[in-house]
Amino acid sequence: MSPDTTHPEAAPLLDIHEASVQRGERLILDRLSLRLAAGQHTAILGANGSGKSTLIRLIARQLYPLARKDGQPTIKIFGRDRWNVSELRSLIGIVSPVVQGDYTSEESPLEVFDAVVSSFFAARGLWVNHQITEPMRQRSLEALAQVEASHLIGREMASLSTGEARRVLIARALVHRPRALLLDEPCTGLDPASRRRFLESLRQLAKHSVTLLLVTHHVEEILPEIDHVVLLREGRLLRVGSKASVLTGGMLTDAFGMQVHVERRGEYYHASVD
Ligand SMILES: Nc1ncnc2c1ncn2[C@@H]1O[C@H](COP(=O)(O)OP(=O)(O)OP(=O)(O)O)[C@@H](O)[C@H]1O
Repeated sequence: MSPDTTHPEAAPLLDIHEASVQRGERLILDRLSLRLAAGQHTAILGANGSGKSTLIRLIARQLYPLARKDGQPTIKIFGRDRWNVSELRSLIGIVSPVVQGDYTSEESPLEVFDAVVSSFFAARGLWVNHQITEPMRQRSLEALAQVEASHLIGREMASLSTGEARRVLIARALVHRPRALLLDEPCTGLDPASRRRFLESLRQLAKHSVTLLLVTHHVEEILPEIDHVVLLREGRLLRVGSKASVLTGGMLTDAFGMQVHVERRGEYYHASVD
């Protein structure tokens, strides 16, 4: 445990101070500083290669930043710089295409309810030593209902559509009642109607106690409930601020390196290129 004893309820969700990440010879995150308040729904937006996945891996403790010269911690989550990974997972649920690929693999079949309830054991699926209690069973059923995936119980993960499997994995993350959900490209592989339905169900989550961190390169996926946008370019922070201040043609043109036009359509924003 870190000497920092800030109470997690009061501390920012994320506090990154001058994080640099190097892979091989390349600096792929360059002294990035970012502070997100607890409860602040946020979209992290940037072009391919801008550093979004690297940032997620940093938050998920799958990558470590270069040590700072002053020896101070570079990244604090809910006020702490040291976390046991499974404890962290119960506070921030992470759903990404990589996680989805693992859970839908045909080589290792997994039934939907087992995929969700096994989250209590930080395992992929159930083993003989896992004793499911009634509260675990109830919570798993509730989480599946929350993402409208109860009807999928009994199906193999590998047989689900992309959108169905993603809902199940969100339910798996929700069983712990996490304070935040980090969703990496959550609409990948969804057709326009499925995407809209999926976004609407994310809105329900955003309205009910889970802070959303949505990582995307599509402006159209930024939910009305998200009003804070982090714009990345080439491993650096280009801009952070309200949706109205960041989602402008000028800003996105800078971020994507091509003329981008932005317009508001109802509660969503829409971007197009020439
Ligand atoms: N293991 C690695 N070795 C060298 N370079 C890497 C490595 N991983 C990522 N990079 C580089 O770091 C940069 C940022 O990559 P990252 O995957 O974080 O971007 P991204 O914004 O998530 O991109 P995308 O939208 O395409 O998923 C890219 O230029 C990428 O080529």
